[in-house]
Amino acid sequence: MTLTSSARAPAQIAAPDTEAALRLAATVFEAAQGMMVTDARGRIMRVNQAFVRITGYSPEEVLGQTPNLLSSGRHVPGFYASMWAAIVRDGKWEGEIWNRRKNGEVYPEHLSITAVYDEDGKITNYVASLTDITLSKAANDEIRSLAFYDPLTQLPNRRLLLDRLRQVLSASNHHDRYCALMFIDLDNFKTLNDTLGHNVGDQLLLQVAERLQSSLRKGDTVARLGGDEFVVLVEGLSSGAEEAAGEIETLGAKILAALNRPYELGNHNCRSTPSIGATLFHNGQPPEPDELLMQADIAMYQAKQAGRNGMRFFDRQMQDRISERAKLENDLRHAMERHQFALHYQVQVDAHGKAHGAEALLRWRRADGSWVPPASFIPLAEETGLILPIGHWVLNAACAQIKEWQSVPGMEQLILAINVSAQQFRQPDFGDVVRAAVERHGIDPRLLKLELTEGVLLEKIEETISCMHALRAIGVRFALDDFGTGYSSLQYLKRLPLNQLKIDQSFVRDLASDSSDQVIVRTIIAMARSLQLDVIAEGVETEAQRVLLEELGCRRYQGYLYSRPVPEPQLRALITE
Ligand SMILES: Nc1nc2c(ncn2[C@@H]2O[C@H](COP(=O)(O)O[C@H]3[C@@H](O)[C@H](n4cnc5c(=O)[nH]c(N)nc54)O[C@@H]3COP(=O)(O)O)[C@@H](O)[C@H]2O)c(=O)[nH]1
Repeated sequence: MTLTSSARAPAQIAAPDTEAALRLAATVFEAAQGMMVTDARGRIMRVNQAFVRITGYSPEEVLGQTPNLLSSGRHVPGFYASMWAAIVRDGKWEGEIWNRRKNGEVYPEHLSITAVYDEDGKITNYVASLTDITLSKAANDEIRSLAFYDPLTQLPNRRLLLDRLRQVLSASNHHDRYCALMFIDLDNFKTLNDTLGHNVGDQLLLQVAERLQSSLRKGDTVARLGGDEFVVLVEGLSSGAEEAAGEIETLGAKILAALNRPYELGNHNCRSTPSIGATLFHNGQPPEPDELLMQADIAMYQAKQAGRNGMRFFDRQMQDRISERAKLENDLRHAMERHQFALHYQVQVDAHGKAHGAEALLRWRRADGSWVPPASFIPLAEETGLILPIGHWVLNAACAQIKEWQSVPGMEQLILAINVSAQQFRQPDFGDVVRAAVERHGIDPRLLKLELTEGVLLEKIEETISCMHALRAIGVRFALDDFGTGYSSLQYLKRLPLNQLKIDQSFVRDLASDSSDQVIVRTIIAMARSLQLDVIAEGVETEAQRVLLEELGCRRYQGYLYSRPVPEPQLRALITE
C-alpha cells in the first residue's frame, strides 16, 4: 500500500511539493481499499469513497471523530493497547480486525496503519488502509470447514481429530492423567442403508452424532471418520489405569445405552447398536496418533467378534497376535510360488501291521527354514480363502505321488488320503477339479481317498451328497475325519456314500483310562458296522491303545506307534524295506 509504506520519512501526502505529486496522491487515495487519515491525536481528517462504501458512514459523519466509532466490541481488552504499542514502537501495524458498519453489522477487515512523521520525527498523522475481507473470510471458513469437518454431521473429521490427538499427546500438562480414544462403529449400518435408503441412513448418523455429543463432557471430542465410524477422544481421566478404565467403562455403558434407544427416522422406527473399542493412553507419551486409532479400531473389531453391541479394551498382546497373523498371512500368500509347501506321509496299517495306505499331510517350510505346523496356518488359509489354491496344490501333488508309486514295488496299491476342507469341497466345480486331476495324472481313482470333516455336512447337504456320488461313481473313496467330534446325524450318515469313519484321536488318547471314551469308540464301531463302513483309529501312540481298539473291533490304525508323518523317501523305506 503505497501511501503507508515509508513510515519514517515525512510522507508526500503531508507535504506535497508539486502539483503532479498532489494529483498522484489524490488518485492513489481513491484506491479500491478504504483509506482514512487522522491527525496525531487520532481524529479523522479524511476518508475516501471506498471507506464510505465499506463502513456506510459519509465523510461528514466521521470527520473529527476517532476510529472508535467503528469498534465492534469483539476484541479482548488488551487488543487495541497492543496494536497502538506496535504503532508507537514500529511506526506501523497490520492485521485482521472486526469492525462495525454504520448499520450495526460486524465485519472482518484487513487493516494497515502507518504513522507519518515530520522532519523532526514527530508523528503528524496516521494513515489507515482497510479492506473488507467478508467474502474471502467466508471462503476461507468454507474451506476450513470442508477440510476439518464432516459435511453431514459437522463433527470434526479424521484430520482434525488427529490434529487434536497430536496436541494432546504433545501437551506437557496433566502428565499423570489418562486419556482414552474410543472407536465406535454401528452394527449392521450397511443393511439399514441398503434397505431403507441413504437418506434414512444419514438421519441415523445425525441422531447418533447428537446422542454421542450429549453423552460426553464439554471438553471431550467426538469426530466422524466417515461411514458409520465415530471416534471419541476423552481427556483428564484418573491417573490410575484401573480407575481410568473404570471411567471409560462407565462412559462406554452410557454411550451404549444412548445409541441403543430406538430411532425415529422419518416414517421408520429403527433400532441400531454400536460396537466400541477403547484404548487408554497418557498425554506426553508415545505412541503416534495413527497407532492409537488403530488400537481402538482393533479393540472395536474384538467387540464385533464378541457378539457386537458391546465394548472391548485394546491390549498389546492382542495387537502382537494380530501383527503376527498379518505377517503369517502375507508369507502364506507367497508360499506356493516360492515352492515352500511339501507333503509328508503317515502310514495307515491293517490288523496285521501291514501298510494299506497313507495320509498326506501338508507341511510349510518358511524362507528361514522353520516349519509351520498346519494347525497354525490351515485355519488362516481357510479364513482368507487361500485354502482353495492350497487344496488344489495338495490334490495335484497327491495324484502325482500316487502315479509315481505305480512303479515302486510294494506301493502300487497304497491308498493315499488327503484332507479336503469344507470350503474346498463346496466349490461348485470341486467334482470336476478332482476328476481332472485324476485324469491328468492318469491314476486309478480308487487309490485316492478324500477325508472330509463333519463340517462339510452342515450346509447344502443335497449338493454334498450328489458331488460325493459323482466321485464315488468313478471310484474315488471317502472317509469322514475326526469322527465323533462333530454333529453328524445318523440320518445323513446313512445317505452319504462313505467308505470309512475315522475315529478322532481325542477318543483314542485316554482310551485305556477313560471308560466313556471306550463306550464312544464301541458305539462308533457298531454304527460303522451297521452302515457297512470301514473304521480307522487315528492318534494311536501305544500298543495298549492298539490292543484295546482291536478288542473293541477296530482293525485299521494310524499313529506314532507306526510312524510320524514323514517325507516320501522315509515312507518308501518304511514300506518297502
Ligand atoms: N485342509 C487340509 N488340512 C490339512 C492338510 N494337512 C493337514 N491338515 C490338517 O491340519 C491339522 C493338523 O495336521 P498335522 O499337524 O499334520 O497333524 C496330523 C498328524 O500329524 C497328527 N497325528 C497323527 N498321528 C498322531 C499321534 O499318534 N499322536 C498325535 N498327537 N498326533 C498324531 O494328527 C493329525 C492328523 O489329522 P487328521 O487329518 O485329522 O487325520 C489336521 O486337522 C489336519 O487334518 C491339508 O492338506 N489340507
